[in-house]
Amino acid sequence: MTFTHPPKTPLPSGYRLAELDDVADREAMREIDRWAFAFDLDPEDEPADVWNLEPGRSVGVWHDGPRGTTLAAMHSSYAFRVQVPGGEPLPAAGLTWVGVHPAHRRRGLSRAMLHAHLRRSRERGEVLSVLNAAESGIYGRYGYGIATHRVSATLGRGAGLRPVPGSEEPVVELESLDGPRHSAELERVHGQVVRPGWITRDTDALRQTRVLDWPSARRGAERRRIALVRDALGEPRGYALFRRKEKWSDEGKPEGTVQVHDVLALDAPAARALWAALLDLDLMAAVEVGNLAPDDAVLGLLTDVRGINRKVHDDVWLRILDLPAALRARAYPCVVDVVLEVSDPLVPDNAGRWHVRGGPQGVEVTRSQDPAHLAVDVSDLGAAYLGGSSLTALAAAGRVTELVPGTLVPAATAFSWPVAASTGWGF
Ligand SMILES: CC(=O)SCCNC(=O)CCNC(=O)[C@H](O)C(C)(C)COP(=O)(O)OP(=O)(O)OC[C@H]1O[C@@H](n2cnc3c(N)ncnc32)[C@H](O)[C@@H]1OP(=O)(O)O
Repeated sequence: MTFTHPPKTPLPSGYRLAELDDVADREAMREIDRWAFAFDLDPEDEPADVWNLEPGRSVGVWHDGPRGTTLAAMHSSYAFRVQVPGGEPLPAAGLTWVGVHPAHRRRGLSRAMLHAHLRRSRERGEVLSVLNAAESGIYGRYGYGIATHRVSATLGRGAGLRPVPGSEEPVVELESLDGPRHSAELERVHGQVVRPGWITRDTDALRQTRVLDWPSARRGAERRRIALVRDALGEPRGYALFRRKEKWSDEGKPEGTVQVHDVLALDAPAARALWAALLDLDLMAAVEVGNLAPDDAVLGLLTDVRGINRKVHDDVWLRILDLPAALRARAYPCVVDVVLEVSDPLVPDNAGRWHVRGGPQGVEVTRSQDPAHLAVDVSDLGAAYLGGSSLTALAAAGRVTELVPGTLVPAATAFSWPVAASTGWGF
């Protein structure tokens, strides 16, 4: 099937859109990335670098100028599978590396690339597209909404944890991170998480990227360490990747920080054992973590929640590419019977009136002539899709309109999910 929407977007004269060759164009792609994101690879980082883009999924804009042809912009995507509430993981295009050389910005290059991305992803049969946004103002116009959140927190050394039966059993191993050795165990734990928005890392390159230890990223801290929790049978049940950074006060008191990059536990005893270890490292005054799920176990383990400084951030933005397939693929915790009036200027196949009817055993999603109960833009439906934002909260902000009184709360209940949506890693 070839999709005609979004339509091909005209570029200014001298620019043309083309698929990029993963090998021949690699250096030009790296150069765009460096220009767009304002960084340079430190020579000491070069040996650690891993190319994790997937062949056939990068598209750029070439510019024919007075000094020849140069790459002016690029983007790529990963072939992800994203967990949806109660269902099988869905094929999703993980948009990444969207970059325009500063000399070519604000000429519509990014818009042309995003339209191509939506068209190509739909042609590949991808039902969703997901991304981490560099800035929050960019992607709403393309139909993306904030679908998962992450929590950052600072916990004081020795913060009290509630007792959990069985938490004396797991063993916490503290080691220097050894990518090749630890990667498989990390993925074994990561792959067992059942949570809307969770994305498995299905290529070796993505798995390797997660355990990279960029020398330049240490900034005076130690190399990356791992705390690996094993149960009585030796099975990994949780892990934290972290570094410690030493600091001493003028009075000579230790004020070091534990910087946790990734932390995950599969059950309560493992979570308690892991956090007890992280919160009791000598010479450290605080533990900083940046990517907790909004309902992470540590928030319930703390005896004093006021002891932490916590912030909620947008994490993954989601775009529904194939509305009936997406709505059929997720589970609903109760009966649902709602007619949605969906606006989607870029993908008219999604737009219009849809009747979602069924319950926990499955739903039918059909075109409807009946009066609509709720009106919603596809970006806000994307925000609600994983249960990470409620339809009631979106309605309170004027983003969902209740056209028939009394229909909002039942629909919001059906679109909710008991486990918070979270992705847990950036891509
Ligand atoms: C998933 C990811 O990879 S996120 C990474 C995004 N990349 C970056 O932030 C790197 C630095 N920035 C860039 O490379 C570029 O400036 C981009 C990609 C953000 C924008 O590219 P451009 O080619 O300049 O955008 P383009 O000219 O197509 O603009 C399209 C629309 O987006 C708007 N826009 C562009 N950049 C931004 C921004 N940073 N914030 C809000 N709106 C923006 C434009 O105003 C325009 O709006 P309109 O629809 O009302 O006309």
